[in-house]
Amino acid sequence: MTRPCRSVLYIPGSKDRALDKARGLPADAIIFDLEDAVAPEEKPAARALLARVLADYDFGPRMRIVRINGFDTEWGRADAEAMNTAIAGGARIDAILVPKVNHAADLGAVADLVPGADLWAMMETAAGMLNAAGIAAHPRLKGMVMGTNDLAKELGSRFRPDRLALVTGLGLCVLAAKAAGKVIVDGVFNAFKDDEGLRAECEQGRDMGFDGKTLIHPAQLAIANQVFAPSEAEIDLARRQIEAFSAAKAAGQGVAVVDGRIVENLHVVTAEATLAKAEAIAALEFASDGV
Ligand SMILES: CC(C)(COP(=O)(O)OP(=O)(O)OC[C@H]1O[C@@H](n2cnc3c(N)ncnc32)[C@H](O)[C@@H]1OP(=O)(O)O)[C@@H](O)C(=O)NCCC(=O)NCCSC(=O)C[C@H](O)C(=O)O
Ligand SMILES: [Mg+2]
Repeated sequence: MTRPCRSVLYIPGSKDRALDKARGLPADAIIFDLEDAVAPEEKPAARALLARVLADYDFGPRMRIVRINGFDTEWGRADAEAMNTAIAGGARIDAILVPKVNHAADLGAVADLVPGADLWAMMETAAGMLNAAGIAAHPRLKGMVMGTNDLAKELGSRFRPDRLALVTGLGLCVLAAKAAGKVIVDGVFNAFKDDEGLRAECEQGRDMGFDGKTLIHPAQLAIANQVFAPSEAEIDLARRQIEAFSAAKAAGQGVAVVDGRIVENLHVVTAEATLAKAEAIAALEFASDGV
C-alpha cells in the first residue's frame, strides 16, 4: 500500500461549510460526492462549487476523490467533463469514483473523458460482485469502494450486524482487489451516532482484508483511523518477527519461533508491510493529533 486509506470521508459536493471543514479533519481520503448526497436540483451548482474548491483549497495529504453521477443519468457525462476541465485548470483530483460499475467496460467512457486522474469503482450491484475480478483488473483502476446500501437494496436483504447477506459480495470484491493489487475500502455504517456498532463493523472489515472504511460523518473518523492502523502490539510483534527470522537465517535456518508461533519468510513480508503502513500513517501531517 502506498497511501493509507483507513478513513475515507464522503462530503456532499453541495455543502460548502462541510467542504471547508474537511481541510482540518483527520481523513486519509475524501470523496467529494456529486451522486447520492446531492439533490437533483443542486447538482449543477455542486459541480461548479467542487471545481472551484478543488482548485483553491489545500487538502494537505488527504487523497481527493470525486464521485460523479452514472452515465445513465443526465449529469454523469457533464460531471466527468467538468472535472477534466478543472484538472486542466490546476485543480488537484487524484481519482474519479464511478458509481454502480457492473462491468469493466463501464469504466471506458470515464477513462477517455478524464485522462488525468485515476479511476475508482463503486462496487454496489449484484452484477458488479460477479464481475469484480474484471473490474479490478482495469489498467486505470486504482481503488474499489463497497456500496453496501445499494447492494442491500438490490439484494432485498435486511440489515444485520454480522452483514450475513453481504459477506459473499464483500469477500468477492476483496479477492478481486487483492489479486489485482488495488486498494479496497469497505462501505459506510449508516448509524453515525452508534460508535460501538461502527467499531464492530470496522473490525469485521479489517479482519476481512479491507484497507479502510468509507464514512459519512466526522465523528466516525477516529474509530476508523484506530481500527485500520496497526496497533502497538502488532508493531512490536512485527519488529520481533523480523529480528528473530534474521537471526534464524544467520544461523542457517529457514524458520524462527516467536511467542510460540512459527515465523517464515512470508510472515516477514507481512511484518514488513505492517511497519511500512505504520510509518506511512505517522508521516501524515495530521497524525500527530493522535487520531
Ligand atoms: C449525516 C449528515 C446529514 C449529518 O449532518 P448534520 O446533522 O449537519 O451533522 P452535524 O450537525 O453533527 O455536523 C457537525 C459538523 O460536522 C460537519 N459535517 C457533517 N457531515 C460532514 C461530512 N460528511 N464531512 C465534513 N463535515 C461534515 C457539519 O457541517 C458540522 O460542521 P459545523 O457546522 O462546523 O459544526 C451529514 O453528516 C452528511 O450529509 N453526511 C454525508 C452523507 C453522504 O455523503 N451520503 C452519501 C454517501 S454514502 C453512499 O452514498 C453510500 C453508497 O453509495 C452505498 O450505496 O452504500
Ligand atoms: Mg450507492
